[in-house]
Amino acid sequence: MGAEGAEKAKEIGMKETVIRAEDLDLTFQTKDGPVHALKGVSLEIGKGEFVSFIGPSGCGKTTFLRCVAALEQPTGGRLSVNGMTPEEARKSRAYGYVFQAAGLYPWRTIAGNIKLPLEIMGFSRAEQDERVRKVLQLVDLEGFGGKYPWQLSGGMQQRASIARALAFDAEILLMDEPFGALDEIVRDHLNEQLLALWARTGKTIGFVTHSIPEAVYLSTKIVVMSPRPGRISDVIESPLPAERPLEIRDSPEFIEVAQRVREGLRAGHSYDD
Ligand SMILES: Nc1ncnc2c1ncn2[C@@H]1O[C@H](COP(=O)(O)OP(=O)(O)OP(=O)(O)O)[C@@H](O)[C@H]1O
Repeated sequence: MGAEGAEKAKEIGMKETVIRAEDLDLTFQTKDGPVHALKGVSLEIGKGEFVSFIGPSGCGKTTFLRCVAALEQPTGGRLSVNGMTPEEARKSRAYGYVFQAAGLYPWRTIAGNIKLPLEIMGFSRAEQDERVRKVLQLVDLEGFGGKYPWQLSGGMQQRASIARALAFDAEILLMDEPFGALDEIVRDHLNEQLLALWARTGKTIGFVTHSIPEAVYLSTKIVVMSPRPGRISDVIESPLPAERPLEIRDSPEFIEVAQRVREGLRAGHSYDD
């Protein structure tokens, strides 16, 4: 959407589309034959939405995120990010990416890890320091910049990796199962913190998870996917309020959405293979 279109969208209360996929296909050619990772995936993600992707292993969640990040090339359909091709969006630093494992360099301090992309992008020393300070504050890790990754717990390392993705202030944050390896208590805490961070920054977030409660708790929109080939089986607009204490998980509205996700997963799953 151009500047004029964006203005008009704002006027009539519409969300500006940030990610648009139309009939997206991706087939990997492997030595065992083709693997249809994505088939006919169409989806719109508006500015400031928190969109979770949930589905069984191998349904193409990561592949979709990687297409948005221009790390994979779709074999069919159209995909735009901020009105550009994914490749152009990557060059304009439209997104930060948080991987399943924190992926911090052990020989660099936390601040050093966060600075790495900033160094590559050529930010001045002073600007790097200022950004590190700001993002460490955003993820509640003030005072830990001088520590090495091994001196931090798993949850703190994952927060540091979120800080690194936030450091160049991209409008979109792509997160691939960032809390999958953490225990439930830590995960609950990080979910709360992530929601607070999202509310504070207004970022658009694409978030891959295997957990129904996590998807329902975090999202404004839940995309349920099914495997072989990877398709969207349901898109749920969350009726939950923006303000979400953890106890909301016991509310009838929450349970109802979780139930619909579960049904979507069941409907899309073939138990024969
Ligand atoms: N580079 C690749 N070459 C060949 N096949 C691939 C490649 N990347 C992914 N696949 C296949 O594409 C399908 C989708 O994979 P993807 O990693 O996107 O699934 P996922 O839903 O993210 O799974 P998980 O929940 O286990 O992370 C799988 O069958 C996977 O084996």
